[in-house]
Amino acid sequence: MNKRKNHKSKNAGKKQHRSDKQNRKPHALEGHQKRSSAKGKANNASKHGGKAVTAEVTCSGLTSEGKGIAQWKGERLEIAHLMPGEKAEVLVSKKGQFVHAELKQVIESSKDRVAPPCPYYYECGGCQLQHMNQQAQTRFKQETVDVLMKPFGKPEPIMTMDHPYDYRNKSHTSFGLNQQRQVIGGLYAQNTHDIIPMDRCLIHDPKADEIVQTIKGMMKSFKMQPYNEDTGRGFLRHVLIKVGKVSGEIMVVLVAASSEFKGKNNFVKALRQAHPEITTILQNVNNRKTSMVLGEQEKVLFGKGTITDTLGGLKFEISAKSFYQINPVQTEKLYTKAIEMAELSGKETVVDAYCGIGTISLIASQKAGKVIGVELNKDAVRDAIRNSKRNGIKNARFYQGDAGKFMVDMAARGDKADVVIMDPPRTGSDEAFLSSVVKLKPKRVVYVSCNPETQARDLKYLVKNGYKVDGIQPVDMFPQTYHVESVVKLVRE
Ligand SMILES: C[S@@+](CC[C@H](N)C(=O)[O-])C[C@H]1O[C@@H](n2cnc3c(N)ncnc32)[C@H](O)[C@@H]1O
Repeated sequence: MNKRKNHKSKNAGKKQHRSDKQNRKPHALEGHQKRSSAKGKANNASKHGGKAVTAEVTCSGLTSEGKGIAQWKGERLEIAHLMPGEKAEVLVSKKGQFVHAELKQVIESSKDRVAPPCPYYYECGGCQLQHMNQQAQTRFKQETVDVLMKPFGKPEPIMTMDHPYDYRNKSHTSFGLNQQRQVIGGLYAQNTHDIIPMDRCLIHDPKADEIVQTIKGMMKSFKMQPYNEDTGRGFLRHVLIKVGKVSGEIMVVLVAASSEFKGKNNFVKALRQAHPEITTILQNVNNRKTSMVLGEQEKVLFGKGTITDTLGGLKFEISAKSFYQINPVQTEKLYTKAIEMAELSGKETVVDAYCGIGTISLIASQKAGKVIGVELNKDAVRDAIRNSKRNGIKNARFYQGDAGKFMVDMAARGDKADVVIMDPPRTGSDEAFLSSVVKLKPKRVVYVSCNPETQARDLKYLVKNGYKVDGIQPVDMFPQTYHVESVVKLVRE
């Protein structure tokens, strides 16, 4: 812990963070210029109502979202960017029952505090842990999983990533106009639709960000207006880019507010000329008032409309709307562990629930008797069927539908499953699914999750109903953010 004199902020509300090195060379928001967003930003403390008061607090721990916990006048405060053991001044505002606290300045900083490498870090909110060094991030994630999994056993050490940047194979960028009516593109500031103009996100694939910069420049020359959510005018809402990290294939999806795309051919030609590495370009039409990025309608403007990538030694075709794990380096480790936990001998019937484009199903099918994949998203199911053909796999079948209903029907028919692999969305599974697993009595369940909180809830149900946890492996799939993946093996007692 570094002690320093209380250094008062000139601008209340601006965060000032100091670490070991920073103590020797004090600076506020080092490398963080204040940027004007599309709609302008209000001070968060006053935005949350009530008059903001300054309080001095000591951080006692972290929430599961990586925020510092501190007590103040009997209230529990949750303060973004504050670390355990740190003493700090915070701005506290109260509205009814709701208390909001924002870091004003760190008075005594943790030895694990670092200057965040991203210049947009404090505005963006997409990453929450860049002010911690890698060891502290790893420790935080390990402890998060250890605490949640305590009733079930001791998790293995988390699998970390050697280069915890540039990993995202998918990125979305939104567009708007600044006060000078120039086109800006970037990510939304935390909890808002204010665009932070940015040219690089350190966890995105660098090539994807380069392409976005080109598109931003082309919007001016093609007189393409960004969509304005308030007026409903304008054309380009977002750009979604998917990169096949192994294949090098790149998909660019121009999400437009209307299906009419003036100058489409010239735009596509110019974009391809600037980036010959792009293998497919699509126009997605989203004309609804929604915060969802993609609309229903899709037109292929160039290429085959999908990209192909390699994972676990197999080739996978990926559509714009299908789920594909965003960190392929860590996904290899996650899948290897999941397949090891499934203990396949070559004879088993495996259900891969919430199977996406069939990645786990097809990798597992090489070691199983047969695999049944079920998935809600119809594009993903179409990809999964294509993927089984492309890889010459004959013992995998894919079904489109709700996994819970599918399992209820399987249990009602008295079907057999030796192993169930499940990888639900962040909300976890549901009782229809879990109760059917219990009825189907698979010998093993392998539960992959990107949200150990809902995973722990679902494990409780399975453990109460005849299963025992026999292995827990956390994986750092989302470095720099508070998110953590975990895979758990359950065996029937
Ligand atoms: C975390 S992803 C996992 C996908 C796949 N296992 C993988 O590793 O790529 C969760 C998947 O569940 C699908 N999904 C969401 N709700 C579902 C439901 N009720 N029934 C079946 N699939 C669902 C989503 O479309 C998504 O593809």
